[in-house]
Amino acid sequence: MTGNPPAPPARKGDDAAEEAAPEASILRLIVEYLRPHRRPLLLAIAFQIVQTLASLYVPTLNADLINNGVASGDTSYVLRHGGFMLAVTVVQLTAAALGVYFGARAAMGLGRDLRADLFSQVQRFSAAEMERFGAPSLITRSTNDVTQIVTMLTMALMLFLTAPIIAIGGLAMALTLDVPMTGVLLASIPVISVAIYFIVVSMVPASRVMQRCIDGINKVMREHITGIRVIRAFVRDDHEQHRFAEANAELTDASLRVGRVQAFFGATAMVFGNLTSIAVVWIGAGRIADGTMQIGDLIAFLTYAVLILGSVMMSMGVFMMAPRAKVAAGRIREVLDTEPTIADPADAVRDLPGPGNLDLEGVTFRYAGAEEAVLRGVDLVARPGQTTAVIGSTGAGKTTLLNLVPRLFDVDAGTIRVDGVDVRDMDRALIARTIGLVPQRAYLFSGTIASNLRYGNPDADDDALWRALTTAQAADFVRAMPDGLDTVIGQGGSTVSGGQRQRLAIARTLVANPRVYLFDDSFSALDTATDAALRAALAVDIADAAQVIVAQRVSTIRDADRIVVLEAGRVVGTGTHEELLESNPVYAEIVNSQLTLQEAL
Ligand SMILES: Nc1ncnc2c1ncn2[C@@H]1O[C@H](COP(=O)(O)OP(=O)(O)OP(=O)(O)O)[C@@H](O)[C@H]1O
Repeated sequence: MTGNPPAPPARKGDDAAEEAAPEASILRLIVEYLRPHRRPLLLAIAFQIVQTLASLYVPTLNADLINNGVASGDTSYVLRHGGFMLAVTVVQLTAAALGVYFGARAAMGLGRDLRADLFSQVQRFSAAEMERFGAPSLITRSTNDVTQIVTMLTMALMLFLTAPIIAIGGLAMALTLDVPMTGVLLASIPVISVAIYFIVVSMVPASRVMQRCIDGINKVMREHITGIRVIRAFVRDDHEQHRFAEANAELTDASLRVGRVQAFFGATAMVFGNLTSIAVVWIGAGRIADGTMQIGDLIAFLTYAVLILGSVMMSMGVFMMAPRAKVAAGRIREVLDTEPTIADPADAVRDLPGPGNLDLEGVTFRYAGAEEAVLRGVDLVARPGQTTAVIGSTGAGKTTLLNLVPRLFDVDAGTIRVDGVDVRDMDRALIARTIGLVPQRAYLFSGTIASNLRYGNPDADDDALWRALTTAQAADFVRAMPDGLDTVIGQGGSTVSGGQRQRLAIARTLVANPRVYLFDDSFSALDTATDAALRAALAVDIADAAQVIVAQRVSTIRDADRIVVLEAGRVVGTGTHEELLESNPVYAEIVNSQLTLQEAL
């Protein structure tokens, strides 16, 4: 039950991930996702058939009107026949509008379901999958790629029945009017089809490049927006502008390449279409002159020619979109088919009877794609009512160690147990209830302070929020805010200071009331006095919980019940401040670098 699924392939940059995107059958994806939208789909098809049959009928009616009414000056025939023709046209237009409406409903429904499934799937992803795809690509796949498929489907629904009916029905009608002239029409269709084929063949690789370029633009844009302050501070606007211009130019080039192919072969098809019309008029004019054809029939024939060639060209539009949609389908399938490396076990433990004893034994972990393990055989215990501190130089593996506890990643070897139960056997909801991780970089969501504080416990009342804020030393500044708990904060907590954000993140975890608290350098942005006050308040407020504190400052952890010294992924000492100071040179060096001798003793 605790076996690890195979590690996902390493992320070698977006390009490599993109090249690896599998080809997916767009048809299978569409069939699967259109199933729940059968009703609008069938209505769309029915209305399209009605409108197509009506559009095939109108030219014949028109020919009769000209031959029997206009040519002979029979006004009453013109009025009677014209009225009927008008009624058929109204039916045609109404059916066309309804066909487009229901087709769009089915396609939009498919788009909505695809986006929803992508969203749910990404929510199941562990940190490893998030790193593999990258946020910009996941955003493009959920928006742009879905739009590609919806747009193509909307067009295809309009054409996939109408085009063949018009082509076959139109040719049959044309044959009844004039056989040799229909031959001219038939001859031009293969030429146009060859042009379409070249467009489609050249579009597949170009589409892949285009989607990757859009990912690239999103990536630069996202970094630019999130890192705007750093960019300003280092006056790197020009550099960023240059990066964006490069990504933008790459997309423009790719789009132009696609555009050139489309323009060349599209124009070729158009030329042949027009040459066909000219040939028809040429031959038809001769026939009218020698009296073997009526003028109404020529006009009807021309209308059929335009209808047939128009439907072939419109189909070309769908064919041109198909390669991009195919690439998009592949990218979407890749996300949907990715099994999260961390999933709930089948018979997960849903409740823990114990008080929150945390035991890490022989924990070893290597990041996917990395050569060396960042943690090797780490042991750590945290007990209710006690504080366990982890200290070590930067890059020692402290954050990684804490992230393993709530299963942001899974250990490669060793075990992590809470009250004797392996975290890999626990239900995710139980993990969330039991373990409260306050990350190094606290993230707040757009909304109010209250909505953020209630994130892990939606039922908490205002008193609970204020209690948590008081413990987290955040009550004063929240009270001073214009709307108190209802003060709106920007996405990512952009409208509060770093220290305020850290304290709000601590308060959010306190509101969730877990049994084990993991503070990952969560006091680093606080001044020493606030840091001390916060820890004193925590000692009273969460006296029964187990606390693990990662800190850089010795003053933050010197009173801990147990201090674990981590060095290059290994535990090099465990004990109290006094014990370690005496016996552990690594710890003594860290202490000496921060405290005066007197403070240390
Ligand atoms: N997502 C990742 N993929 C690959 N390597 C990573 C990843 N995150 C961290 N590392 C590497 O793992 C090692 C340990 O990183 P970690 O963040 O756990 O250290 P830390 O002790 O918390 O450092 P600090 O005190 O600076 O926060 C580092 O060498 C880092 O480069």
